[in-house]
Amino acid sequence: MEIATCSRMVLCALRQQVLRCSSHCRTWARLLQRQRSSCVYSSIHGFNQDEIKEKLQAFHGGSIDLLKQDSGIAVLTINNPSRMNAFSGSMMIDLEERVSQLENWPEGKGLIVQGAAETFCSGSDLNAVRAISNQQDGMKMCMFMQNALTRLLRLPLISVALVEGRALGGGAELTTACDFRLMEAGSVIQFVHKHMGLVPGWGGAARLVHLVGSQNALKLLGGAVKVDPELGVNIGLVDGVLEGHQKTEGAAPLLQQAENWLSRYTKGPAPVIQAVKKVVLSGRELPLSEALRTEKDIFGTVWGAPANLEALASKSKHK
Ligand SMILES: CCC(=O)SCCNC(=O)CCNC(=O)[C@H](O)C(C)(C)COP(=O)(O)OP(=O)(O)OC[C@H]1O[C@@H](n2cnc3c(N)ncnc32)[C@H](O)[C@@H]1OP(=O)(O)O
Repeated sequence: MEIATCSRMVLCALRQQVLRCSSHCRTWARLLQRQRSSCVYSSIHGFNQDEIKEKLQAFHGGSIDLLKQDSGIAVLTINNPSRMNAFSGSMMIDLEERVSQLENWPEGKGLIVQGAAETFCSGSDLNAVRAISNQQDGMKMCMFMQNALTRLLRLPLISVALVEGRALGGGAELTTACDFRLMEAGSVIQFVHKHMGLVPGWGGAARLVHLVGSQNALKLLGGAVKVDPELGVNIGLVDGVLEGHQKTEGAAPLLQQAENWLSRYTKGPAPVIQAVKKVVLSGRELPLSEALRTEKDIFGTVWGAPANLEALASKSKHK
């Protein structure tokens, strides 16, 4: 082969390699951008994620487990039963990683957040809280958890917190980072922060005001009120009450009941369900003009897409 031909082939291969790399880089940049835009704090707010991760890692125990199912419904389990599912530092890191996995799940439609061993979550691990009770570390942990829970709420999945037993302190805050809350009969959600000389810091107060209004939020936080399912439904915090399967003979396991409840909203193709969540999210979070423009963009992703064309071809009637 001539030297000129050979060098042309090498150059061509190199160019293709560069193009492949830059396309990868663009994809990564888009992913990073998407992840960053879901966060509340970044380096411009003096937040250094790696630094706080290193601190949190020292307080280990328990795990956050993720099960992605073929149905498109994932189950996220807060798993630290010997401490009533309190959040250790390593579990906070786990949570952030599981949220990243869910952000990159094109087939996903729904998410159930539950606690292990028949209780939801007793908030942050008091041993870790004592060890990082200085102001600086407290602020960093607060920013880390606000980022993780904001990203959880902004997932393009319809999410539900399945509350069994107790959801206390940070556990109560976690329930507000889901789209819906289901409570087992006999369970309790309680913002106990005031009793700990605290206020919510994982974004739970801001989300609670959106969910139940400022009057009710003030009552729940100011009185550290024990919210049972009846009160939860009355004030609009809770979307459904499930039968305790251990107390009610013949009742389905709680997780099954929660999946059945959620499935009415996750029926259909993933891109459509994700688009539904995104338009609601933009309406919830953005000023009207911006929400309208975002809605137009999201509409553009489903208009003329396979599910839309299939529905048009089938001449469906909505009786
Ligand atoms: C973001 C701000 C926050 O989240 S501040 C944290 C707010 N949470 C709390 O203060 C919860 C304190 N814990 C309690 O009130 C009780 O332990 C509750 C959850 C009601 C359970 O009571 P009870 O059924 O009698 O069990 P118990 O007290 O014997 O607990 C079993 C073991 O679990 C532990 N545990 C419980 N909660 C936490 C926690 N948040 N952090 C660390 N450990 C916790 C208990 O200490 C107890 O452990 P052990 O068996 O004594 O070794």
